[in-house]
Amino acid sequence: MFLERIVTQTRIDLEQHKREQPLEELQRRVSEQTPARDLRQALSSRPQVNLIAEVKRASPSKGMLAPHIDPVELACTYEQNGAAAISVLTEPHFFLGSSEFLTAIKAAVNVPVLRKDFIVDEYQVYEARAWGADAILLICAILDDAQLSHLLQVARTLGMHCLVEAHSKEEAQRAISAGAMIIGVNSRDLVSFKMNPYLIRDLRSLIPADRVVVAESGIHTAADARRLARYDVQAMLVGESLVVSNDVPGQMRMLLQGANKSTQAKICGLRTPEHIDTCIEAGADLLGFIFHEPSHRYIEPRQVKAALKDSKLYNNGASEHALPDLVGVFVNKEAAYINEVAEELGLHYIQLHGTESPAFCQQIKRPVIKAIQAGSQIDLDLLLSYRDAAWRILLDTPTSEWGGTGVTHDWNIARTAAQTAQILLAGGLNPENVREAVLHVKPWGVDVSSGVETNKQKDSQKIRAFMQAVRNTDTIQE
Ligand SMILES: O=P(O)(O)OC[C@@H](O)[C@@H](O)c1c[nH]c2ccccc12
Repeated sequence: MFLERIVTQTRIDLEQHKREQPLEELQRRVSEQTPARDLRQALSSRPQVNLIAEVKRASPSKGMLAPHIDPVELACTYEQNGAAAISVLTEPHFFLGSSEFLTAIKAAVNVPVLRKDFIVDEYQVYEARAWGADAILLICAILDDAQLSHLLQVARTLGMHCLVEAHSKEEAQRAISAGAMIIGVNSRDLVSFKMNPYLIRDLRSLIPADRVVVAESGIHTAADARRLARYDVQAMLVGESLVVSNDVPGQMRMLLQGANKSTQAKICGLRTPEHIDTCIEAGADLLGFIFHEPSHRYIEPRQVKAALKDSKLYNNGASEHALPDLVGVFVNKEAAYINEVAEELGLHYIQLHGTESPAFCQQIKRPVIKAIQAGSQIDLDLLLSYRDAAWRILLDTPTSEWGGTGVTHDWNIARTAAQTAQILLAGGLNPENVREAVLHVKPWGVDVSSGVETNKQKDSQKIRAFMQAVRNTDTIQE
């Protein structure tokens, strides 16, 4: 098994390093280093998804990736194009890394440099610092609680932060309990190499707000990056898709834009597997299901399960499409009922479209999208009253009904709101006007229902046209 083999090899190397250079000598070299650069600050000082760009020539899962890259040149390209930190593989046998790469890169860039390796002994922590590393990776899967705490402690005394990597709920809990301030969620299982890009969605809510969260592995497209932005991570760690690219600056721009500059699109009121497939194919980010009986878009919760089961793309794990998140829309229902449906269907977000209070929102065991009616005047106080209780605010056109009327509201008001909160713009959007709406309001996301219908039924062509208009607008928005 790979992980076992690599740890065994690491221990053999470690003994040799210890013989060649006793700890005391290493410690002397450590004392000659300038203070470590602050990785935590580099990842949390800006309210955006930062990029940790990795220098990696090969990997055991993919074999040779870029055996001839010049590590220093690549790291400089990373820094010039907006990387917040550089991760350097130093493991020599399986990843073709080296301590020399790290030391040379550290001397050439001004951002924090992370030693990416299989650290199992405090000697390697001193070694990292002596080489110039500002931070180290600690992998929960190869450390017990005592080792994890001890290595965190040693790193702390040397002024280094640790990226503590988890691949399950249990490991995330262990990282949190050990006091890790930067927690990485690795989509790749280091034992089987199997990818689970959706692990971050499951683990994110377990991690307290004062920790920095890093999504790791398998991040290739703008859609991958846009998806991560929905989980409020502070950074993405990317190796392969950068090192194999023949346009590294372009690839970096695409990922950073995908995460930070593109518009999240929610298609609401879905009822059939065909339309779900259309949405996925067209790159929708959120799928909404209406659990409000008076609506013509009402769907019984158990029908959602069946529709998702019959959707070809939703169940195709190998699909090239980033799967959307599921949103259940409720109007003045009991919290217990909402929580039950959320659990039963595996909904990721709950949209509350009635007169639910902030206190009510807090009873919901999923992040809440709270719909607010955008009147002739923006009620900023109302909006702010949901700041702690709601994950996002959806601004809809005021109606005597409950929404979904196809009528737009004043986008100047929405624009002001979008400067105060992360909003989903809704109300009368359609393939023709969404571009102008996005450019004017600059919302976090857009929501559409009647604008992609014909005779009160979803229309695949309109869904595609809507999504295309949103994505085309993204590319011109810098
Ligand atoms: O190359 P990718 O798929 O973008 O992944 C980068 C990084 O997450 C990956 O290299 C990694 C994550 N955790 C590790 C632990 C050891 C070695 C390598 C890793």
